[in-house]
Amino acid sequence: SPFDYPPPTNSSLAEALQIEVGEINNTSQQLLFSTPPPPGTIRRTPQTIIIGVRKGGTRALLEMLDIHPNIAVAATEVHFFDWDENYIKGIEWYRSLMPYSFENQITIEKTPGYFTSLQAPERIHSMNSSIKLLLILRDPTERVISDYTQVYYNRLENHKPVQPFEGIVIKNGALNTKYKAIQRSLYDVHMERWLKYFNLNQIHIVDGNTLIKTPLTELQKVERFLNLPPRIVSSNFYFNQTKGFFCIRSDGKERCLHESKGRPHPVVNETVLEQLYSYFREHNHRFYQMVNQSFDWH
Ligand SMILES: Nc1ncnc2c1ncn2[C@@H]1O[C@H](COP(=O)(O)OS(=O)(=O)O)[C@@H](OP(=O)(O)O)[C@H]1O
Repeated sequence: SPFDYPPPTNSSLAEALQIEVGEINNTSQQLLFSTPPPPGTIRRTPQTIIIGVRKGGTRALLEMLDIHPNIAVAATEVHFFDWDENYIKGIEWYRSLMPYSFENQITIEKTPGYFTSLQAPERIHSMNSSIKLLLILRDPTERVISDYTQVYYNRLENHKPVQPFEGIVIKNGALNTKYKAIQRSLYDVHMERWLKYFNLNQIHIVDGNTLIKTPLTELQKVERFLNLPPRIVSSNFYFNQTKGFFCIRSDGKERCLHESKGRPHPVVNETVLEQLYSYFREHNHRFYQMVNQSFDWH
């Protein structure tokens, strides 16, 4: 284990890994205490991967796709292709973390870090060069603020000092373009790497903003992309006023995403917002050209 004794708390682990507390499910416990698999099922490597982007709405997309009877989803973020310490464990280790599935089901995992990882495109390509990839994106500036908000709450939970957004994003009066959260929002830079290995028609881009407002529209597009029969319907969603987001109704159960999803963002200084918008503008246009599609980002 890379951690010292005593074992880390979920919140310190979340901070160290820069992920959500809600993303830490105990995979090893699931493996140890799982009920026997339904007859006729096996664990399969995914035929589809949600590669990111971090804070794009990857959890919502995965949970909503899980409504579909022909989809089997991996419970946890696997980080196989982006973390060397996992990648060296080999493909059988990866497969062991996938859910049991029937032959007519598509296995899907989501690890938001893949999109910005230098190695993931090549590694995924070498596993399955004809794989279908899902990429969920949102306005790059909103994504930066969401990324900051996640780290902010992780630090608060760990009693670590926090800085206002503007203090991190602006250094010596200029935009701190080295800030990791800004780097992760350079969609054109990351996409270029994926397009070295995959055809554009293998990558379906989900509009994260639309997924928030009208989830069904985006999910129907994904069903078509994956050649699945249309099974997700409007009654699978209901708007929860308290949460301010759509929640899921499926198999007679209702569930919303973890409280760490859809947290209020800080109010950001207008000038700083404008600086971010104008920094991303050129990158966004380059991205639109690359994917032959445009989005209503600032
Ligand atoms: N239905 C529903 N409920 C709650 N949240 C929703 C939903 N649909 C999309 N989202 C948006 O998902 C954002 C979190 O994105 P990710 O799951 O990709 O984050 S992570 O990278 O896995 O940490 C999260 O970002 P924040 O609003 O910044 O918390 C949400 O805006």
